[in-house]
Amino acid sequence: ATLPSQDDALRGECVDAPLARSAGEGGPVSDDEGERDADDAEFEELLQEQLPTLPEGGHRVFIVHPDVKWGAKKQRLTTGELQMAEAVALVNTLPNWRVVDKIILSTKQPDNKLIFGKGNFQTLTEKIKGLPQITAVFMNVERLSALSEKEMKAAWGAEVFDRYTIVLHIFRCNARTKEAKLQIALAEVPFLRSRLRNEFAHLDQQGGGSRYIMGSGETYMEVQQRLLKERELKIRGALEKLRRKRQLLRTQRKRREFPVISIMGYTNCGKTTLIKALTGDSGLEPRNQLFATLDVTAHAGVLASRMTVIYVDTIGFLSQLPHNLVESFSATLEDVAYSDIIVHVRDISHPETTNQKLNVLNVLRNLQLPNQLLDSVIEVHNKIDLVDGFSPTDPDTVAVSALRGDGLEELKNKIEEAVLGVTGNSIQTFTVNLAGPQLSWLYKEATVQEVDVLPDDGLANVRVIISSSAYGKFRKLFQPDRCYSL
Ligand SMILES: Nc1nc2c(ncn2[C@@H]2O[C@H](COP(=O)(O)OP(=O)(O)OP(=O)(O)O)[C@@H](O)[C@H]2O)c(=O)[nH]1
Ligand SMILES: [Mg+2]
Repeated sequence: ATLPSQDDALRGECVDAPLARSAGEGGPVSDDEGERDADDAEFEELLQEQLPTLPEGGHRVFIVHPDVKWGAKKQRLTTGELQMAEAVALVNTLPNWRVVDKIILSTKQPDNKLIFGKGNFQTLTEKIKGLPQITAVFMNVERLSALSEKEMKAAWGAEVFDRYTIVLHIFRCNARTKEAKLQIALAEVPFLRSRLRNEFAHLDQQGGGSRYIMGSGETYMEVQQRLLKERELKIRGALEKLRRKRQLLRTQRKRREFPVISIMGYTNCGKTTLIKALTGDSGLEPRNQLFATLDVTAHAGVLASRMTVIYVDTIGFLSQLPHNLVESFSATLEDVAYSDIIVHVRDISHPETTNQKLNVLNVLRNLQLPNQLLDSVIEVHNKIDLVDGFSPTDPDTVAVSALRGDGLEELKNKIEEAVLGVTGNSIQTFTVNLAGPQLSWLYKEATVQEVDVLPDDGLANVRVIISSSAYGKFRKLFQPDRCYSL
């Protein structure tokens, strides 16, 4: 019998996930065109390894949010209720998962094996036991140790998930391209490793785990650990290959000289919707889900002066995103360093909008982007249609509704101004004699946007995007009698 591939498993679990689309005409300028090459066999082999699967019918979940009131782990600037709301949203993102009940419980010892003191843990156990329909408990902490998970599972008779495993499941459901799938496979390695440790502890109680496998000189545990290490190296190797391919695409894009604008922001703030509105790319699928977008995709759009720009859609951020996931996904954000401008989209209707902004700025700082790029950030306040009587407060930001289309022209103008600023280009209109060499010179040295032939005299108004040095040369060479800038 053949093992189900991860793809089969994904199709089974993620009932509402649309099938991966092909990048056809009008589609995204994708970094992963889905073309088959010699590496495909290798990728498929890696992704076919059997991974822990989710039950097809989903889970009925009880959410526990440990509220830390004192000490270093106390959450500032937010409340238990808001963090609980995010935990609920995370669970609801998973197809067929349902929140049955939830509780915010305070703890003074979040580092305890059982997260809570004896009394509160007892209360929690009684509560869970009183709800027999529950199949899983989501403990809203970044990462539970293998031992904690094991003891909680035994106490409650249900599966136990932490933020890491929940986010990992969501990522698995939403991954479309090879690169995203490989990144998830990589993020799963620590998970498999801790599962192995658990298994080993269990085997060892029966005296099995440390026995040598006949003739191999390796114990069962050593063999498993070696296989996992080999798997990790293979995944890293495959990702490196894809990265090199991406670098190639990047240089090709550079040669075409389209300015690149990275659209970034907290998950579900409306990045994909905004790009769809700015480009009219109908292939884009915004969804009311956390982490709907896992792949970096590029989409061409046109600004007011007919300048073509490339918008890059990126993975959304989440506060306290588990470390391993950050590490495996930061590669997808590498390209941001090569963009000309960053647009930071904020869901201004969200109760946590201020915290979300701080979180995004924090991640941006940690990505070690060039200072010039960090200074270029354009802040967009999205979803203004959801805020009653919205009135813009900050003149440096642009207020839009990506869904209704409000404010998009203003945003495009701001992007254009910023692009011209950082690239040192300007838009100029020259009146040239069509019989002379100017027009072909401009075609060679600048980007011609429009040629407007005047009715008489064989003249034309030519609008170009031109670098300051080319502009200087043009004036010197041809000394146009009339030229004006926009
Ligand atoms: N009312 C309203 N809803 C919006 C607006 N912009 C986006 N949305 C909704 O917000 C949800 C998330 O939108 P997406 O564009 O998928 O958000 P995203 O930032 O790409 O999310 P991730 O890819 O998951 O990080 C969708 O249900 C959109 O319809 C807006 O201006 N107004
Ligand atoms: Mg998106």
